[in-house]
Amino acid sequence: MAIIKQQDFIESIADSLQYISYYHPLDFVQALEKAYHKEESQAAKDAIAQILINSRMSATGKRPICQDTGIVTCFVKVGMAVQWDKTDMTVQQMVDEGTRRAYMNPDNPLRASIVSDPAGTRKNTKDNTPSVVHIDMVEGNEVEVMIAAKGGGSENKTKMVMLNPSDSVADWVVETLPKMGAGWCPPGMLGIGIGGTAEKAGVLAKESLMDPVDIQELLDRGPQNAEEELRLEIYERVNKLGIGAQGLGGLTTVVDVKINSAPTHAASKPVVMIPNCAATRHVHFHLDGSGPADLQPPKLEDWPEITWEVGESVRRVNVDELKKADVTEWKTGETLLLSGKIYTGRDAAHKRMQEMMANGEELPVDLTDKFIYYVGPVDAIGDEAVGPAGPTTATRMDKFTELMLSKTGLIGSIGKAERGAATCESIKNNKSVYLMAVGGAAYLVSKAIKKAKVVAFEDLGMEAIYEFEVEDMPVTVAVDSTGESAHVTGPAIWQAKIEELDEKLNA
Ligand SMILES: O=C(O)C[C@H](O)C(=O)O
Repeated sequence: MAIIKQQDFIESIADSLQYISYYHPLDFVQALEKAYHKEESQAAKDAIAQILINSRMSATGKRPICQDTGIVTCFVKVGMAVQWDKTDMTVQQMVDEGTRRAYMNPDNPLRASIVSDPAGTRKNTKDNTPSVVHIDMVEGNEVEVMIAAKGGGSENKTKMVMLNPSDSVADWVVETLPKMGAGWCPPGMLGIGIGGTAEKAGVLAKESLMDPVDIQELLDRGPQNAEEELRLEIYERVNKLGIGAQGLGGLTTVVDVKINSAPTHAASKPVVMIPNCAATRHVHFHLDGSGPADLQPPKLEDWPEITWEVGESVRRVNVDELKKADVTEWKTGETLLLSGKIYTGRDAAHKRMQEMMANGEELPVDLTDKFIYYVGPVDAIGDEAVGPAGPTTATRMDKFTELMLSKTGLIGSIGKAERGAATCESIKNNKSVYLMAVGGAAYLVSKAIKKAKVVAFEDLGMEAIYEFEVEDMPVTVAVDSTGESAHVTGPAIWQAKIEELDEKLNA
């Protein structure tokens, strides 16, 4: 019988969350490197390059890969023969204590993203608890833990369906994925749960994402059962959609497809699909009573030495001197280097500004001729101006965009992923522009931020309005003042190119 010490368990949770905040799993890095070399779409290749450079920087600097340090999701399998040295904390409480310690670690504080009362006040709990814990009692005398820090952008794109027993799961995935947009930060993985009941399929899908990337092995050895055949079919068909890195159009949308299944009712075929973003973060450990988990740092030599230079045609923009009319010269796909002062604001700040405007109150910041960057940064340490500060999904701000553009004098916005058709129209009508930074390259992006201070809504924590002073911040025009969207044209072009390549191959 193994006696597991409460403190060993808590310490292992805390250490693993710190570990995954800055170390991408090596199998994922290798899959991205392969995608980088294979990629023919320049926009997608540039995005993958930034994600890989960011990954190496995070591993070296021990700072988060992404500003969204996730919601802690933990699978704990407790052997029936295990005893705990103390019984005054539940497994949930122990995971929460480890989470608290990891997220409040002064050497590498992680962003507190969890809000309580989700249907009401949505108040930040300040220590990223509670975590989501799934406990299984299993055979044996050890405790097995699979722990992930799941980003909100990818979690938001989860889809669920109750198919008819004879329906094709692959058809449903291929039909659904393009409607999910790019807020899940491809390239990443798809976790698919099939069977059980509705809620069981969700847990199966999430657990499948804890497995390492191994599609290449499957391709090499060939499928041996229906699930493996389905994995390959979905992997091939999804990558032919041409969605590509960050939804800009390209050859790699997913680096793997995972499937977990369970027996189900004869009348049902529940399916849940959960995407995992480019900031894939998870680790797996066992405790047998001999001490806390021993998480070895990976070898930095295993990270590819990829460089990325902005092209010669890059446009340098001093945003402090910019006037609204200037942005009409910028064209979709163009790379810009921004310098000067920008404001930040995301979901909660937009909601509050909308309420203030409705009440006839003056906004706390003058947005005239300014850009707003949709971001919730990690707190700074040492001499950093700010911690990792990559873009959040702009699509969530669509509902506020017409108001912001027409009523505040705002020039434009910076975020990640696509804008909806009505928002592109609004950008066009207001002669505005939407710029994108690479989601999942948060530490790299933060290096362009030279000064940061909170200027309004401090009570909103990471969702407060900051003033950032940026120098050469690389962004791409994703919607120009004619309303043309890179997220519409890019995937359409690459889907057609992939079809053409296929036709040639099969001729
Ligand atoms: O919360 C964030 O910073 C980003 C979020 O994960 C998103 O992808 O939209």
